[in-house]
Amino acid sequence: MKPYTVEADGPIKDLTFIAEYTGDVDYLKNRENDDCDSIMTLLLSEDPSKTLVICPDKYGYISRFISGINNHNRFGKKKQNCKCVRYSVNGECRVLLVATRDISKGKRLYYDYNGYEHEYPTHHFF
Ligand SMILES: C[S@@+](CC[C@H](N)C(=O)[O-])C[C@H]1O[C@@H](n2cnc3c(N)ncnc32)[C@H](O)[C@@H]1O
Repeated sequence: MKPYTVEADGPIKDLTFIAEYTGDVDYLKNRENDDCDSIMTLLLSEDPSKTLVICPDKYGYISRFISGINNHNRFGKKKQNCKCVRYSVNGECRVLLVATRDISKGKRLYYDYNGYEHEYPTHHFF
């Protein structure tokens, strides 16, 4: 089965908010045996039992289909054209994907799945 990817449907300017990373919010401890490949850390706590994650398996948004860069070769960083950032919105932590350069129509979107933690395996990524 061909994996889903996301391409710009028009030009996107540097620093544009592209999409929010949405889904069910849960404690990481409840999802440790979950085989979903799209779990996103929402809030890292010093107390691991309080770390929160976003799980887009039941419902989510286009952001869950954006590709990751390969962290193990020099081409990965060159491909990166957006970034995952955490914002406080009305006192709630939200994860947003933001363009890190001008992106032309038709370009595939890529961000670093290992921007904060370094646990997502990307050796096999194109
Ligand atoms: C968050 S999902 C991205 C959407 C996924 N492509 C899909 O069809 O559901 C993460 C999974 O997508 C695949 N993936 C993401 N970026 C990739 C890349 N650059 N090369 C190959 N596979 C990639 C990997 O299988 C990874 O586990």
